[in-house]
Amino acid sequence: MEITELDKKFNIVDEETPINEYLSAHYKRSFAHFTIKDRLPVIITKIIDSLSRDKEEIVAIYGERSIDDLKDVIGNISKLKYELQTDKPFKVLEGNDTDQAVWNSFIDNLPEMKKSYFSGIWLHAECYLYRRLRAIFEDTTTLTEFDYFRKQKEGAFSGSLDAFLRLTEKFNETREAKSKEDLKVLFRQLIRVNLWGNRVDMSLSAGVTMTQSEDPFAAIAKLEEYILADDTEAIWECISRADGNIIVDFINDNASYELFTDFCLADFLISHNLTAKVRFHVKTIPWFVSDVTPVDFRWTLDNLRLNVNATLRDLGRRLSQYVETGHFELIEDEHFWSSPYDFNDMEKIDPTVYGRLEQAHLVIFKGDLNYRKLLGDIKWDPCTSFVDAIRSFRPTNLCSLRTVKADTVVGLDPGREEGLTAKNPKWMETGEYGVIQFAGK
Ligand SMILES: O=P(O)(O)OC[C@H]1O[C@](O)(CO)[C@@H](O)[C@@H]1O
Repeated sequence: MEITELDKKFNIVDEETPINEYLSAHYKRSFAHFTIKDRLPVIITKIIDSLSRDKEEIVAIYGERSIDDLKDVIGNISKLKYELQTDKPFKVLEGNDTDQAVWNSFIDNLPEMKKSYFSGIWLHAECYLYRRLRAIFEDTTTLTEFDYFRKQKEGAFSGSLDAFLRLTEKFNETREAKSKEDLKVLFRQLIRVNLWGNRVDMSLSAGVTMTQSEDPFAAIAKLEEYILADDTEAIWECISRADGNIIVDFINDNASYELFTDFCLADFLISHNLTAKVRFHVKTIPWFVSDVTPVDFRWTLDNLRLNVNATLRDLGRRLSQYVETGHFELIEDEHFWSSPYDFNDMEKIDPTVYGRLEQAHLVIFKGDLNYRKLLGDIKWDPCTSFVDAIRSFRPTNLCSLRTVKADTVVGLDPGREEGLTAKNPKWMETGEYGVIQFAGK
């Protein structure tokens, strides 16, 4: 790869991320570099385009006064894109949002050498960008509640309806499963459906709407060889050996299809009395394009409950009832998930969230970003064990269901990474492969 004038200016080195270093756009041959240089500018441009395209619709909902806000927002997003592309240092946030003090002290405490998009840790740079986007809307009079990714998320929901139906029909057939062996087989399938649900992510596709069109069950068998680490057995033991009077937490990731698969797994746990309560921890702000917000969570349940299809309607009613009876709980006030901190810092930075996770018997971390936060955004030797890589973070039993969309992974057998790299050097950036990993308390 060639080092350009711009690379020299931003101090980029023509290398892959070395083992044991933080992921960073500083390394030209890394996915972090590609993300900061190419993916994020595309995502930002798409927001600007959608605001211009949907202007009339937005004004019809948010009123005439939003015309001026829209102009300001578009101007400020363009400035943010310029800051990103010219590697400007991170600025403190303005405004009065609840998480502002945490963010600003984080920014203040960063070493100067690591305080910009190309020099900083990838996790920090990417989270900062999404938080700055939110700050731009927060600063308006009329658009504080506007979710600039909602249309994509709703489009993904509608495009996945066939897959929802197939999944629901399949699980309806098995609702009578009684023996522990039957339940175990079903659990194994559901874990896989849930894992592959994480492939449908619109930040990886740079904001292009992604849907699930293939039959999710037909896909399971075909995809078995793409699972690189599989602790399904340990997760099943963890749940099935408990007395049913337990809490299971999801740290949710994407809305639409992935959220639907989260609901399927949660429905299974509740309806077979394996779990007394399932809690869903979602983002407080629009995040990484397709992440679930409280509005998305409620919107999804409402759309299922009121669906024209009777099978989906029945499911929607049952799930909504779980919310009413307290079997499902939406946790919607945790800013920690849209902070830049890795999970090893959680106990110190946000003891309330940490304390809540301690109440659960099992926490299921969904997706790639949560995985990066579990691993501290470090490029581990891929043969490092998952338990070692998550370091001292252990509020309770925890597991991760993640399709590999960033160039760090752990828990692989010796030689596996080399074999995959020989086939495709970019295999960690495609979301084709997955890991199911567990760490007991
Ligand atoms: O929705 P997920 O699985 O957290 O993935 C989010 C995206 O964020 C990243 O972690 C960084 O952009 C990617 O690797 C992935 O495309």
